[in-house]
Amino acid sequence: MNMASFAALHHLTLHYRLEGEGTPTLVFLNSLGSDLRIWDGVVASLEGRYRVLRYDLRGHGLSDAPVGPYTLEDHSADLLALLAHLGVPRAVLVGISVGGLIALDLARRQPERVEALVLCDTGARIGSQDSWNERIAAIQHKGLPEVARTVIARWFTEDFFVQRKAEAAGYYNMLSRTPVEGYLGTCAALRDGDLRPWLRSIRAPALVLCGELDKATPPELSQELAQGLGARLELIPQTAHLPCVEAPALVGQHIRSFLKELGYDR
Ligand SMILES: O=C(O)CC1=CCC(=O)O1
Repeated sequence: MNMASFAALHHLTLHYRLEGEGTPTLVFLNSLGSDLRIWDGVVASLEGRYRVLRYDLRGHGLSDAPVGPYTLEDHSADLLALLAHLGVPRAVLVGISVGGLIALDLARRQPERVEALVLCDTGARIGSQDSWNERIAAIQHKGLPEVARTVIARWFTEDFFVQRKAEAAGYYNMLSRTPVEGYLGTCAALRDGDLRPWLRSIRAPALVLCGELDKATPPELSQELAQGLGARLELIPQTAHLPCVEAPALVGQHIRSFLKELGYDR
C-alpha cells in the first residue's frame, strides 16, 4: 500500500510507508536533513519484488521531532519500536549516512533482528566532535536555511546541479525545511556516536555502497567500514553523497545482486 502511514508508538509518532510483498522485508533509513522520499527511485527500481518499509527518522519529514539532543540508540530504539508495531521480526536494513549508523547500531544491539545490512555513504564514525559542534553552533547562529546552502553542495555532483536543477532546488527545500530541533538533535547523535569499537562484533552480512565523488563521507571511509565488517565495497560512478537520488537504478541493482547472493532469488 503506497500511502503515508503513521505509527503512534509509546514515545513518539513515526511516519512510514509499507509496500510490496514477500521476503525479506527491506527497511530504508534516511540521512540527516532528508526523508523517506530520497528512496523513491530505488524502491521503484525494485519493482515490488520485496516487502519495503520506509520511515522518516525522528526529527525528520512527518515524524515527530522531540526536543534533542538525540543519541544513535534513541534512533535505533525508534526503529525497533516501529518493527514491533508492524510485526516485523527480522529485516534487511538499508541505511544511508546517519541512517547507516543507526542500522549498524541496531545490528550490534539486536543482531537477531538484522538479516543483512546495506550501508550507503556512511562510516562507523562520521565527522568529529568539533565538526558537529561547529555545525550546531552555525545553525543556532544563522539558521538551517543558510547552513543548508553549504550542506546541499555535498549531497550532489556538479552535473546534477546543472542538469537536474529543479530536483536540486526541491531537495534544498527538503533539507532546509527539516524541523530544526530534529536536525540539531541528530547532529548531536552524530557528534556522540562512534561505532568503530563494535564493527568487528557485527556478524550480519553487509554490502557497502558509496558515491565515488562523495565528499561528506568519502570512499576511503566506506573502505574502512567495508574492511571492518569484512564486506564488499561498490562505488557508484558519477554520484556524490546521495546515489539513491542521483543513480537509483544502479543502487537498486546492487541491492538485488546482494540479496541474490544471500539466497533471495526474485
Ligand atoms: O550533512 C552532511 O554533511 C552529510 C551527512 C552526514 C551525516 C548524514 O546523515 O548526512
